[in-house]
Amino acid sequence: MVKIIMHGCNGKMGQVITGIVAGDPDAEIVAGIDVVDNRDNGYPVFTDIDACDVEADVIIDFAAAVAVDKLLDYGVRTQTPIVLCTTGLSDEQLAKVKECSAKVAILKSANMSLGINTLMKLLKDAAKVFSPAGYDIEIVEKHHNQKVDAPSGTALALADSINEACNEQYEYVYDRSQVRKKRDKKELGISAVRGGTIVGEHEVIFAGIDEVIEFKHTAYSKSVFAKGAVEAGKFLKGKPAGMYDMADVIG
Ligand SMILES: NC(=O)c1ccc[n+]([C@@H]2O[C@H](COP(=O)([O-])OP(=O)(O)OC[C@H]3O[C@@H](n4cnc5c(N)ncnc54)[C@H](O)[C@@H]3O)[C@@H](O)[C@H]2O)c1
Ligand SMILES: O=C(O)C1=N[C@H](C(=O)O)CCC1
Repeated sequence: MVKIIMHGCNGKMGQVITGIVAGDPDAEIVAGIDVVDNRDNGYPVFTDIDACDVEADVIIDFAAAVAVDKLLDYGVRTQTPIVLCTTGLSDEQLAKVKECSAKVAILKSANMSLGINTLMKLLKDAAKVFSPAGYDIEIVEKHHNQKVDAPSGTALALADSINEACNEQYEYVYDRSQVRKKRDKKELGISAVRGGTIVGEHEVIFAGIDEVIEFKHTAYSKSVFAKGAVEAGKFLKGKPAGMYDMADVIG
């Protein structure tokens, strides 16, 4: 049995996870944290994380970047491992995540789905073939109109996978509107689309002369992220300080 504190419990992801855990005999949400306290979840909700006095094995986080600094401090102070799923963190926050992982276990992943985490591995192999052959690489992501960060954390993580396999030779380009010159070979373009209720789409395009290879992942519901986050929580219970990712969970 893993005891969970759900950070961002009254948001979209927090509510999907609340539903999934309710049907899981091996997991229990013992407390929630959210600045909005507008529903009965069947567990206590704290509007300030520092007021939470409930002990847990792990914190699952789907909240907002602005909440991450206090979350990290809480995890270190109470020695509670953190599954960190919020995206759009600043460079300073990413540095703080690394620093805190020396003191408590942190599993950070911009996308908890099996599909995206498998795609990251496949892209490394593809990039090693298509990059030396001179193919241009572009990523297009699409999400719902409530998303605040752009590009998505997943698009950046996919780009990082490719760049790592290619000796970090690519520079990410997010906007070509002010540039009047041809595309450089060392650019990796990342474009974001926002609209309606799109759960999450990511396309990675390798465009060569007279042929195009596309990898596409579509999430049809938020459950794919929620299930992965609960599995990550079970994995992280009792783990020593350090940085972990979904590859550690999936194997
Ligand atoms: N890693 C993944 O697989 C994955 C999947 C989906 C979403 N996300 C990310 O998770 C985050 C949340 O997504 P969502 O769709 O549930 O958003 P949401 O806006 O529906 O929910 C966020 C919740 O966090 C709460 N919150 C905001 N500030 C807070 C604070 N200071 N302290 C405590 N709670 C606070 C809000 O009140 C809200 O209830 C986003 O960053 C999103 O990109 C990651
Ligand atoms: O709905 C969101 O917001 C999502 N955010 C993550 C990201 O930024 O990559 C994962 C997909 C859904």
